[in-house]
Amino acid sequence: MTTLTPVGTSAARVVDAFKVYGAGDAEVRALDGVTVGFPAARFTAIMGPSGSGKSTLMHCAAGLDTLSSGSAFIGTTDLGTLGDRDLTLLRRERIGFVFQSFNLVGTLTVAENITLPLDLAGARPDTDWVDALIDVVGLGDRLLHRPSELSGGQQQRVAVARALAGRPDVVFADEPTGNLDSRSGAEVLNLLGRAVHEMGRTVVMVTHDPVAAAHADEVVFLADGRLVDRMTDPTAEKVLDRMKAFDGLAGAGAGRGTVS
Ligand SMILES: Nc1ncnc2c1ncn2[C@@H]1O[C@H](COP(=O)(O)OP(=O)(O)OP(=O)(O)O)[C@@H](O)[C@H]1O
Repeated sequence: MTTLTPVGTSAARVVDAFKVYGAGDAEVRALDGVTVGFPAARFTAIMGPSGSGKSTLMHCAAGLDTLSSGSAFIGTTDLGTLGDRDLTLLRRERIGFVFQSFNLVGTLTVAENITLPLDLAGARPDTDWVDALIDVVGLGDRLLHRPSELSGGQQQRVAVARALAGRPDVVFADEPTGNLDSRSGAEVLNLLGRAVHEMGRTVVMVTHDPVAAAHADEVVFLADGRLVDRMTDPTAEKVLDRMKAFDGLAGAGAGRGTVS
């Protein structure tokens, strides 16, 4: 079980990150020199136009994919120095994941799904913490149900509890509300916000939705594989306006400046 990264430091960061797919005429620079830190005990959203590199950034920061050059850190651990086995252990023990498609195990109960990462790691669940999580996600009366017996919003709440069960240093969420109606989406976002503000966790979320991004403490904006802006205390209106500016500049060299 890991401890919290101190407030004020980056729970995760990438430095001078490049990710290149293909070669020659087919070369795509999905990340084109990104340096960004995701502060501990904060909720950060990653936004940007389609194809701007959001998922690539998240996957590389989380050790699900490797950079072409540059470095990715979880706390002070440089992911580039880890072999496959250590990377798998780091992902299992120090990172939580929430995906758009919930990714629960259909044959397991809600309770078993929540403690699955701990069981896989051979770790004994901290029952006080898991009980508190179950309380926060509001599924105490569904613990023996299977995922197929739950609504989409309930399933995603289970996925959030599962991501938090091992007290990871950082939770990466990829479009966690993409398959939910606005009310269920708001519940999941409130949950992620509570994990940060009441439980001291760190959340990094990729989203297309300005309303979702407004739940974050800070939004970082990508365009053409570069970090082009950051916004603290976002509102849906401010985020939407910023995104509209990308649309207005599309094809006119949008996002070629770098902010880090
Ligand atoms: N495996 C791959 N092979 C080739 N190109 C890829 C691959 N994965 C991503 N890309 C390209 O890299 C760029 C960034 O993709 P990425 O999925 O990170 O963007 P995104 O901002 O998450 O997009 P979206 O909002 O549409 O999900 C895009 O041009 C994409 O086509």
